[in-house]
Formats: sequence, C-alpha cells, structure tokens
Amino acid sequence: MACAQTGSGKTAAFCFPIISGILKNQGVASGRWNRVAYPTALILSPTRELASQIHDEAKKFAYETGIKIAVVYGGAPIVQQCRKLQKGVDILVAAPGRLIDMVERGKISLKMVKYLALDEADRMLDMGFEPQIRKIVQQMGMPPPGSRQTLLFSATFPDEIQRLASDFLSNYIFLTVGRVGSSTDLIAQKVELVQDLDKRTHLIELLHTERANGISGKALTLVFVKTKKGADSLEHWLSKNGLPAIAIHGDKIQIERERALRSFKSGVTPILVATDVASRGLDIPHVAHVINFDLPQDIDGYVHRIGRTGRAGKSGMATAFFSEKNMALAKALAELMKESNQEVPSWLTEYAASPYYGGGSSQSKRHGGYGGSSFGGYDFRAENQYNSYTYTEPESFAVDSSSTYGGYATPANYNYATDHYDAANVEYDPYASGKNGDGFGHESVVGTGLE
Ligand SMILES: Nc1ncnc2c1ncn2[C@@H]1O[C@H](COP(=O)(O)OP(=O)(O)OP(=O)(O)O)[C@@H](O)[C@H]1O
Repeated sequence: MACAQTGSGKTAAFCFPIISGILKNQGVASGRWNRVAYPTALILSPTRELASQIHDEAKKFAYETGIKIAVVYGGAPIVQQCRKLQKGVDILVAAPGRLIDMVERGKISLKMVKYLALDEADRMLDMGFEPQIRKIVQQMGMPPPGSRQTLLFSATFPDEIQRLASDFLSNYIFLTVGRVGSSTDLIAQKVELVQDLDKRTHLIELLHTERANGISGKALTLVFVKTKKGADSLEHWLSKNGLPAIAIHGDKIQIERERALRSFKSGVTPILVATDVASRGLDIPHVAHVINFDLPQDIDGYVHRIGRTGRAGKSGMATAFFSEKNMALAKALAELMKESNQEVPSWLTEYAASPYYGGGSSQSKRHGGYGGSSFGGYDFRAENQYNSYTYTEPESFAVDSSSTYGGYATPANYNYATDHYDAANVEYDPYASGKNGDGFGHESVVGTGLE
C-alpha cells in the first residue's frame, strides 16, 4: 500500500517493479494467436482516460523489452481490443466494467495474474467500485493474495478504505512519501469566499484578468464543477463570453470525452470544464491553474483535483470558490492549506474553528474523518504506535536509541534517511530482531519528501 503526493510519479513506481518482475521471473508472452488472453499483470484504473494514460506510460517504460501491453475499457470498440489481446498480453491495463465483461465472455483469464496493481486504490475500493473490484479479485479465478503481489497506490488513503483493502492483501507493507492525503506545496492555493449566484461573474473576471496579465499563453485552466449538467452549462457560458472552453463528463460518449481532452491538451481549447471524471490521475502538461468552481464533498477529492497542476516538480496554482454550502469542508481545508504552507484566510480559520462545523477538535481527529474530511495520514494498523512514535531529528530522520515506535526501542544505529526504503524488502526488519517489533507482523515506512 503506497501513498505519495499527486504528480510525484506513482505510475512509474508501480510499473517498473512489474516490468522488472516479468522480465526476471515469468518471461514475456509469445506472439502466437490465443483465443484467451492470460495477462501476468493487471493494472486497474477508475476511469477510461486514466487507463489509456497508464497504458501509454507503461508502453514507454517497457520499450524494447518485448513485454506486451494492452488496454481495455468501455465506450471503445470491443472487437479491436479483443484482437490486440489475442496477440498475447503480459500487462493488461483495464477499467473494471469492460474487464468483467471480457472475463465473462471468456476472452481474458485472470488465472496467471502474478501482479495486481490498483491505481487510485482508495477510489477503486470506495462504495462505487468496491463490488466490481471484489468480483474481479475474489471471484474470477485470480490467484489469492499470497500467490500474487498486490500493489495499491494513491495520494490519499482514508483509514476506512485501508481497512477494506486488507481483504486483498496479506502481510503488507505500508509506504508513504510525505503525509498521506497531503498536497504538494508546489501548488499555490487560494480560497475565495464567493456566493453561488456570483460564481460565474467571478470566474469570468478571474479568467479575463489572467489573460490581461499574459498568464494564459500555453497555460491551461481546469475548472471543476459538481454536476454534468453544470459542466455543459458553464462550457456554454464561458464560450459565449469569449473564453474558449470544452466540457468533459460521464454523460458524454467516449469519442466526445477523448475529443475534449485532446482539444484541451493541445491548447486549442485552453479551458476544460470537468466533473470528477477528470479529477484523478490525469497528467496533462501545462495545466497552470485548477479552479474549484464547486468544491468537492471531501478533502481527498480536493487534493486530487488541485493535483492536476504542480506536477513533476513544476509549480501550479489552485483557486477555490468557497460558499456557505462548503462549510463542512472548512476545517479540513484550512488544515491542509496550513500544512502545505499556504496562507489561510482569516474567515476560513474562523469557520474552521467553529464547533458547529466540526472545528475545535484535536489533531488526532483528522484520522477519523469528520465533516467532509477523510485525512489518512497514517497506517491504520498502527494507530497506537503512531501516538507514541517520537523522534529527535525530524530533518534527517536519524533516530537515536531513546526513540520509540509503539513502545519498542528503535535500533540505535537505524538511520531512516538511508535505511527506510529497504523495508520494502520483506526480509528486512528495521524495528527489531525477530518479528517486526511492533507485534503486528507488518511494516510501516514513512518518507519525508519526494526523494
Ligand atoms: N523520475 C522522474 N523524473 C521526471 N519526471 C518524472 C519522473 N517520474 C515521473 N515523472 C513524470 O511526472 C509526472 C507525474 O507522474 P504520475 O502521473 O505518475 O504521477 P502520480 O504520482 O501518479 O500522480 P497522481 O496522484 O495525480 O495520479 C509524469 O509526467 C511523469 O512522466
């Protein structure tokens, strides 16, 4: 289970070990025609666009290795996808619906899967996708957790989802780079108090000012709204006001969705109005500004949305229109902004402090989820240990022998700065001799930055 901030390169982090594992252990599939495809690795994604992006990335990573990569998702011709599969596939990238369909039709067998990766894993295991994932992983012939490696990746991981995820894992390692659910401070975040009725005018002013200041150029702006209807309507409104915009949402047919994305990426339509269908995983160069015209319900949604900018070390900007409908988000938003070294407006601090909106509670409450917040921030198995986890040199993570982790002494010479990634090797035991030392038979590894 691995968490790192948006835009930090998680796709490569799960693709490379898979590619390496296949080359080392399984060997690549033959190019012979097969009626049924037997992928060695399965990568699942919540949206078609993300599946397509992962497929493209994985192809680059596997260049000249002979590894065969295919993608299946709904809304695209199934015949073409089948034809590709029949030529052999090592890594299959899929959106759940189409995958289930193809397994049921006998076109794909999951019997040989040795690597299962769930990108945006918390989304894949939330209420919407969980039944489908359960079906794929537990009822379609896939080898059990001990006989395959399972990789769950996301920038956010609420503890209730972590709990659920353990059903698909055995004795797993929890690895975080930075704090789970935090956003990168490469993104300059701004929150503005705007009444619902004024949002459109405010948006137009904001976009015109940007243009007047010459910010546009090649820069792209992504505007998030709550509903599909709202997306279409805002697209028309912006276009009518001389601001070229295009909408993407789940009610559009796949060709239209892809056309919208292409037009946005190429800069032909520099404003994309989107629902949450575009909130996760999409890596679009030149997105300079993310505007939350409507804020999402929970803070994790906000983290993913603003994460469409400020990627791969580049800086970005995020503006949120906050109205009274968003009060439940006040505390989590203020905390997140503070944590990412952003200036928090005083009115937001006041809302955040109001007990009426869940304010005034202790830090530890962040883990439990309240009023729209679902900060993870830790390995849910280690709640007690984290409470008593102390260290003396947070900069370098060099821990002296007085430090404790769940009441167990950390080895005197253990240096987190150099040793913590070694914990990914299951045989390596950083905390104590014998078992993991915390008595839980698992390991949690926390890194401090993108390194
Ligand atoms: N080592 C690297 N050096 C430079 N760029 C990199 C490196 N690793 C990844 N990238 C680039 O960083 C960008 C973001 O990567 P990626 O899409 O994998 O992020 P992510 O962590 O999955 O984000 P999200 O949480 O939004 O899905 C991509 O354009 C990718 O090519």
